[in-house]
Amino acid sequence: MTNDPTPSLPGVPDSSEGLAAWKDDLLERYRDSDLYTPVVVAVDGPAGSGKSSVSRAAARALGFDYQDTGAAYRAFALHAVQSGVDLDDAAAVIAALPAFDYEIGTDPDETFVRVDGRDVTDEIRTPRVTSSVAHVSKLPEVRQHLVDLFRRIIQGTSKPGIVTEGRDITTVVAPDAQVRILLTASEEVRMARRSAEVTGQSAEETARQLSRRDQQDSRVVDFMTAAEGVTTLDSTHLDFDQTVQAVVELVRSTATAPVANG
Ligand SMILES: Nc1ncnc2c1ncn2[C@@H]1O[C@H](COP(=O)(O)OP(=O)(O)OP(=O)(O)O)[C@@H](O)[C@H]1O
Ligand SMILES: Nc1ccn([C@@H]2O[C@H](COP(=O)(O)O)[C@@H](O)[C@H]2O)c(=O)n1
Repeated sequence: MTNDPTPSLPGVPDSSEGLAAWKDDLLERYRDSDLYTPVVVAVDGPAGSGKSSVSRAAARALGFDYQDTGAAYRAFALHAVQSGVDLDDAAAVIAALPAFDYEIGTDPDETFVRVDGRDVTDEIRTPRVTSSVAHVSKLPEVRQHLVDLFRRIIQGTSKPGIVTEGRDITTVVAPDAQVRILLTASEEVRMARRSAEVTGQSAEETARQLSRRDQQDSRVVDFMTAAEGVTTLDSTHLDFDQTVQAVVELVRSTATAPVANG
């Protein structure tokens, strides 16, 4: 990181190849300067709205990092259970926080989740973990611990920007994010999308679980109403690619820092 906030800039080349290299060099210089402020994109929404898949794809298109904050709540619930904690014992759950050794891969093409160095990327998506997360995500002490972690990960990105998705990103984790989006869809469409990807249980059971989780989550965070300055993106009648493109265009039209033409 240089101390000179205004790096001297080379002359603009006249060839397209030279221009591409010049742009990359400029981005590197900018990234090394004290002026570097990555574009922060905050995405919230209810279960099955497409936050994770759309945010990851948009981050990939933009050349940004991607952070799935739900993975941390899931991983902590798994850590607590595997540590023998009674999830109904709030004090015991909170006491499990200091030993929670969590890592997440923020490259949208290489996402992973590790607890104590062990890969739990798939395990945190099991119905057993999904049904236990609310026990930990409702505790203010757990939320504050993880909010601090999410902010460190946002500040630590080396990419031109980072897309972070969850329930309280636009309101608590990153209320000053340059781009803030509430991604939603009708409950019927969200249930249908989730049912299309969940196997081993009926569509009715999947719908019940999704509705129950939204009810539990909405007692802790209001992620169904866009706060001031948050753009609502309703994907009920948009396909996946259209939704991703809508996010990318929102970032490109709003962000003030250089954004790659990915
Ligand atoms: N606009 C869309 N059109 C069609 N399918 C979509 C759209 N957006 C997302 N999907 C699909 O819906 C399913 C749920 O998406 P995703 O897991 O990203 O939702 P989510 O909001 O992260 O859910 P949760 O909060 O429960 O993790 C995925 O199979 C995804 O590919
Ligand atoms: N910012 C967040 C993100 C998630 N949660 C809780 O975690 C659960 C799992 O989240 P997914 O996005 O993986 O479905 C979710 O149901 C919430 O209970 C949260 O509280 N805040």
